[in-house]
Amino acid sequence: MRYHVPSTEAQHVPGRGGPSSLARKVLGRAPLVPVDALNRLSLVAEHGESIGIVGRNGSGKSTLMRLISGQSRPTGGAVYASSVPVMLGVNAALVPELSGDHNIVLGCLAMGLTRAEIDDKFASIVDLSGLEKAIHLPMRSYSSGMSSRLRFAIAASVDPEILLIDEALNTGDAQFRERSKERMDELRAKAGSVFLVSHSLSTIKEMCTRTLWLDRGDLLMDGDPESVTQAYLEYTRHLTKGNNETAARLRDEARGSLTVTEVEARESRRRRA
Ligand SMILES: Nc1ncnc2c1ncn2[C@@H]1O[C@H](COP(=O)(O)OP(=O)(O)OP(=O)(O)O)[C@@H](O)[C@H]1O
Repeated sequence: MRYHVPSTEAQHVPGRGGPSSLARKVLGRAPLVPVDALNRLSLVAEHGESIGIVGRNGSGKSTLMRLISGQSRPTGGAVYASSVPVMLGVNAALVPELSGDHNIVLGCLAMGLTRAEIDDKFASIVDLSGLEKAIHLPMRSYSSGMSSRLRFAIAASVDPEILLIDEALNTGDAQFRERSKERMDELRAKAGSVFLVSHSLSTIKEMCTRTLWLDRGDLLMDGDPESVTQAYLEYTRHLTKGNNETAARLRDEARGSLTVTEVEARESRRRRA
């Protein structure tokens, strides 16, 4: 996955020319440079799996989530899903001035639920959010953890077959983590798949059945949460200590032992008459 972003550094580098580069020069805008957020990777997520994604800042975790959810289109390749993946992030639809309960209705409508379905699920959403009386207060008065809980409760109410969660659970307290874990277990039990991006390795170990480690856009490891988080932790510890050679060796070892799953699009067997 490659983004193109304006770079002030590149302003001094001679460009490749062309009309768009000339136009940018005339308009005084910085030239665009490519950023490779995610390199070629291929994987299959099975029903019932809860897949954690770990990696340093800028390693491509959110980009992978945006690709799976359809918010971004891959530069090359494709994402195949058995149903529409739902990203936990009804954020855009929520209004800070409205109370939590009104935002539940708004968020659920934005996700395509009918009024009858919302009425049906309303109590369980309030319950999962754990907001109790605060549900009647405007969302702008919530702490970031309270807002995250409400967002999680709304998003998790649609029973999506494929649920994507980006860091949302980290702000919750211990009680909420317990509740959200229960809900994620329920989703998995309903044969759903969950993708969870988190910097909290304990959250990943608690909630996931499988873990991916991304680094600088490369998939380095894909395996059980215990061994993947352990390897990632060791790698970051060496980096922090400035043992760059050891860190690089660990990175190479991890990448070298990765079993790559090749996914190929099936050719249509239909023939034209
Ligand atoms: N919308 C965007 N436009 C341009 N570049 C982007 C965009 N989003 C991400 N990038 C770049 O892609 C790379 C991967 O970013 P991404 O947000 O996927 O990382 P991440 O692993 O989720 O990081 P973090 O842990 O900090 O959230 C980074 O180099 C980032 O600068």
